[in-house]
Amino acid sequence: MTKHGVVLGPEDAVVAAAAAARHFSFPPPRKGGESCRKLAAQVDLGAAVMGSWLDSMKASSPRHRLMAPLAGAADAEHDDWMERHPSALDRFDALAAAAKGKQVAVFLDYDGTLSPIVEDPDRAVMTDEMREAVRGVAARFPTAIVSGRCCDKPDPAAMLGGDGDVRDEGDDDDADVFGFVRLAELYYAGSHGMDIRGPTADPNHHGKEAKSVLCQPASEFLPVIEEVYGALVEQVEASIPGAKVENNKFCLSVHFRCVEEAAWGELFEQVRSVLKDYPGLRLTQGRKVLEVRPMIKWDKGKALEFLLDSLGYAERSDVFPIYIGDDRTDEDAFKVLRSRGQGAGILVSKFPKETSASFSLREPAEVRDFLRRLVDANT
Ligand SMILES: O=P(O)(O)OC[C@H]1O[C@H](O[C@H]2O[C@H](CO)[C@@H](O)[C@H](O)[C@H]2O)[C@H](O)[C@@H](O)[C@@H]1O
Repeated sequence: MTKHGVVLGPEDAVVAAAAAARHFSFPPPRKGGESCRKLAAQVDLGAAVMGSWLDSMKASSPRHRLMAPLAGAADAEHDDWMERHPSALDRFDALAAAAKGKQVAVFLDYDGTLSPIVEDPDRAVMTDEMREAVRGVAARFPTAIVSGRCCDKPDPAAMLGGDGDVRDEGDDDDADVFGFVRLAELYYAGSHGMDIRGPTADPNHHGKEAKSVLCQPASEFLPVIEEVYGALVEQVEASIPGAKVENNKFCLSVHFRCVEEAAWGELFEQVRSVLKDYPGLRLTQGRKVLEVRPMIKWDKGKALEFLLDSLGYAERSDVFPIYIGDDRTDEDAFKVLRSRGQGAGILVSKFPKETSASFSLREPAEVRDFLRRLVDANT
């Protein structure tokens, strides 16, 4: 097995493997999905109706326990969904067969994918086992973290240790994604893809020269984001107990995970009132978080395309990108894979959700197991 190359076989191995798997085609079919939870991906603030936002905010908190009479229906919905989005672990052999002969590249969301969702965003650490799995994958394939969090602090190279790790856990600045992952050999696309950095360790790792900033399409918005951050801290964080505003450099997160549900409407109104003076910004929604972003045509899907281009894979048909994510914002990347007809999108979710991903994994522990299998299959 060569570094970053998959040892590959004939294309028909894909067909054979897929045919052998019961109920399985590659990628799995998309049908119906009427009963799935609807994901309103982005809402234009100008057209925002308070009621629909509140509904959407509540929908971002799936009910974990169902009343007994509803449990049967939920099981049927879940089974149907799993047929359309089978477990990437159960279908690993078919996936590996589909990737055979192709250049694999791996794209990983952070929160809810590499780390479990926790109440305090500053404490969303990933385990050492997960870090080792990601390190193993990155030693074999170009690997990127694609996150809503800010990328890193200004000069990560200055903080590098001998093994390419950066910083110790517990440092004050760990809330950025680089501080959590601490692997300098990866690509990072922070701020929902608006801050793309190349590896800062092992310059020859992907046959590319190490670079720091590769793409920052929203840099002109920095002053306005700073200004709005100040206003949101002053108005929302100060007046609504539990609200937390996070500065992700090119975008902002207004967290309501720790806010009483009765105050969600007020929180939304306050955010909207701050944003009404900034027509260049838009509001989207993630997992118990409102995201303030520049009104530009850029998202995680664009970041994925940019990274594939940067890696020299734009025109190649023998590329197999694997994208793993749990959030609404990851849907833009899943859609890119669908439209390219390449690779595999894997949604991390225990619950049926409308998604453009082809496969599913239930939780970060399964993501770790999947990454380990990827490493083992290419060792
Ligand atoms: O694209 P991602 O890497 O998934 O980042 C999306 C947002 O993730 C973080 O918030 C989420 O995780 C927190 C920690 O588990 C949780 O408390 C919060 O409710 C979630 O929304 C991060 O704090 C945000 O800045 C990211 O935009």
